[in-house]
Amino acid sequence: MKILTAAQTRQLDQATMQEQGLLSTELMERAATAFVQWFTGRFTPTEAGEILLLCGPGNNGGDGLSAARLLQRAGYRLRVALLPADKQSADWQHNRRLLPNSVAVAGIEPGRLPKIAVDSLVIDALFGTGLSRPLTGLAAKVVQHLNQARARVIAIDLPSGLFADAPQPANSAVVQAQHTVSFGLPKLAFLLPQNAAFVGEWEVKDIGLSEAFIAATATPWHYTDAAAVAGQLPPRPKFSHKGTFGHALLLAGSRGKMGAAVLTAGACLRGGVGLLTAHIPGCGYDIFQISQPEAMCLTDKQADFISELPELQPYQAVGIGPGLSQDPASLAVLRQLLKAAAQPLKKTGHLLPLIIDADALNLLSSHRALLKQLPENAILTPHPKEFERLTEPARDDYHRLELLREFATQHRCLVVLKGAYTCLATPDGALHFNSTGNAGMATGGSGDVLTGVLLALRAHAQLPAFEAARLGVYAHGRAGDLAAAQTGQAGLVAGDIVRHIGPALAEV
Ligand SMILES: NC(=O)C1=CN([C@@H]2O[C@H](COP(=O)(O)OP(=O)(O)OC[C@H]3O[C@@H](n4cnc5c(N)ncnc54)[C@H](OP(=O)(O)O)[C@@H]3O)[C@@H](O)[C@H]2O)[C@H](O)CC1
Ligand SMILES: [K+]
Repeated sequence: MKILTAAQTRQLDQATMQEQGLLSTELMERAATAFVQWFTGRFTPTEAGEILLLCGPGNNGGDGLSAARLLQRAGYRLRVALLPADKQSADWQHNRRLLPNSVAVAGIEPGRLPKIAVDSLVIDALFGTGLSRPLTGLAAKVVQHLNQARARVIAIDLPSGLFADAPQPANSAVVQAQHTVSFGLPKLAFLLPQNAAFVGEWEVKDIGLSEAFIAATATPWHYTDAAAVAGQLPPRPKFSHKGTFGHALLLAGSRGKMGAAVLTAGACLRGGVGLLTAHIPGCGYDIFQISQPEAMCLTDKQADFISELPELQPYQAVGIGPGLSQDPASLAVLRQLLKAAAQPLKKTGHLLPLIIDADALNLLSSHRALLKQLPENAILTPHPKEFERLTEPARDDYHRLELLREFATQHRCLVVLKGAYTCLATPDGALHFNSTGNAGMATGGSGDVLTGVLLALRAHAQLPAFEAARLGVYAHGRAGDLAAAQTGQAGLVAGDIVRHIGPALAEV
């Protein structure tokens, strides 16, 4: 699914009306109907009590007025508070005229802000994608008044005061909604941690916007939903054998961190790899062989960390980093690996696919000259702190996305920035936000599991780097969701994610 800017969203409205021969009021009615369907599915008239609708002067306010009429007809009690403005949009005026007199309407005045009881329901239809500057004056005052009231706030399309696609200055007035019900496509703002307190839980309702316009519109931002990865996992042909699905090499583990190697290996096996060999320090031999009997195991001459790079010829993909340690000997292994991976494989003529995680990333940050040696399409899987060590501290989440795009394009690699909406950056400058996963996955070892899944998918000759990375990230999150359905989020551990990778991949 694409994510568009606010300006592109306005063009999308126009294109939809032209394509479908719709009046703008008809499109507004679709939006209001979608909102009301969501609302009535959530709250009965009794639960809702007297709803306050805060209404701005543009089409977001127009959506609100239309929704007020539909809600009243469905038996809800409402009062509407209008933000004064020099002019209101034509569709606003149309819906104002249609609002029955039985709905109480009052203008907001500086000295007379609407009364808002604790826990009462408020619908925020002040501003949406047409916000052109931060809120000031009376609008800002209304928003602050609302945020202080501790009401249950539901925003139409966007929490008012929030830009859809850009940061707002610090301390701007922005509505803190519990729910945001948006139309058509997700907004970039929904996916960034800094906006979580404003957006709350969000949903996007389909209002039949022009598919042709969306397909023809260029954007760097994408949202990976089930449809994006459907059918992407290559089938397992009847006459396949373990060689068909690749042989992966994992370089992981050190004293006290053998669990990372075990989890990564487990995830790689559940990710469908044909064969897995792990190269681990001597101290981990029993631990690893007992916990992962399906994998083969090479032990390093060092007991506590890895100091040797095995012969790479048998492998179709290499993963390095989980639990690795940052010992200089392990740095030397990383150097050798990058050097070896710079030459195309004799068998296929392709570069050896690499997955680089955890301590291998930290080694890259402390030896940045090595970044120049990353083979094209290597996959790096940093969390935000690891990413900032590779680049620079980000001013905010939008700046971090800029840094992410720059990094992936400059180094011709794929970067999986882990988080609530894990963001995959590709060498062509695209950013793909993942839709699966939950806060239960913020637990030790979860990242190791991701590396294992990615390693399995990269070892598979039929999956190009981008498709493998996007599918791996999606399946990892989905496995976490399936696991959390059984364990609850608090009870979730990384091993639970491993156990659900099979079912998650089977779904796609
Ligand atoms: N496809 C869809 O998603 C549909 C969306 N709909 C709804 O329409 C809004 C967008 O409506 P629009 O009229 O473009 O914009 P807003 O309602 O958000 O606000 C525009 C008015 O607000 C003024 N404005 C802007 N910023 C400020 C500010 N900081 N302070 C005060 N006033 C402000 C603006 O005035 P200008 O001076 O900037 O011209 C306008 O008067 C979208 O979010 C959906 O809710 C459609 O209903 C259907 C399809
Ligand atoms: K709004």
